[in-house]
Amino acid sequence: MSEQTLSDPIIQFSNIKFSYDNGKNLVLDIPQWQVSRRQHMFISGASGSGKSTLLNLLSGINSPDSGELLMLGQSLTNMSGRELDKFRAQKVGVIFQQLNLIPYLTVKDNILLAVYFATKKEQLNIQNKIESLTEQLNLPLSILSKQASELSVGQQQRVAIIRAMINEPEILIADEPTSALDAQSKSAFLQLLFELVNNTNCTLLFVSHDTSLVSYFDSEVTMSELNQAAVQVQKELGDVY
Ligand SMILES: Nc1ncnc2c1ncn2[C@@H]1O[C@H](COP(=O)(O)OP(=O)(O)OP(=O)(O)O)[C@@H](O)[C@H]1O
Repeated sequence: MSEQTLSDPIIQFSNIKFSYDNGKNLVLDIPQWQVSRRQHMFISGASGSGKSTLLNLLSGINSPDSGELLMLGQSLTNMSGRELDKFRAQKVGVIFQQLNLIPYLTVKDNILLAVYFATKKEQLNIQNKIESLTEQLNLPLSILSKQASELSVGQQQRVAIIRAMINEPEILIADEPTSALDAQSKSAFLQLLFELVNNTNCTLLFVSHDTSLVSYFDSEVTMSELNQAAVQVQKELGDVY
């Protein structure tokens, strides 16, 4: 395969289909989709239109039934399970709606777990890297030795950003990460997120129902534009939308 150049798309979907229940419930049917490097994309869509399922394909939780998914020019469909896990742990950072911090581990161990999945070994200068990100996110260093269960929601969200960014991913995926925040905290969260994403030239895909956030992003796509299966759901539900 030829080397990817900076102007090549970082994500490419061709004829991707994904269904639940052994093919009975087609949820994604995406003929074509491309995301450029360093794009900050806002993905919106009605409840049930497949947003989380789409992110799960990108983060490796699910694999497509058919079609081709290229990430950084590499075909994910041709990789073994182990190659895929490592590729994703190194290249893709994820912030989930529920944040998914392990409550009984310290903040530092929550972050180190992400490092371990990406490299399976200690990284040089990891302590410096963790401390630098902690400071960039305006958190005190003392938080690193606290248990995740002791943190406020706002602190947990910032730790979730650190964990997603610690391996310097090329793509950051965020699924409704601001849903539990008030307007002021939302704006502070997004400012910190964008500062970090811009400093590291990371591509950002951000899913939310909250269309008031769209002005932070340089591009937007709705699931009905992207996903033929979502168009079908909307037709069936008619006036609900
Ligand atoms: N694990 C699963 N097993 C079976 N069906 C599922 C599963 N997860 C989601 N679905 C179905 O797939 C469809 C899309 O769900 P998905 O969660 O991707 O939508 P969404 O756009 O993220 O919705 P929301 O905005 O409500 O979170 C829905 O009809 C849902 O019921």
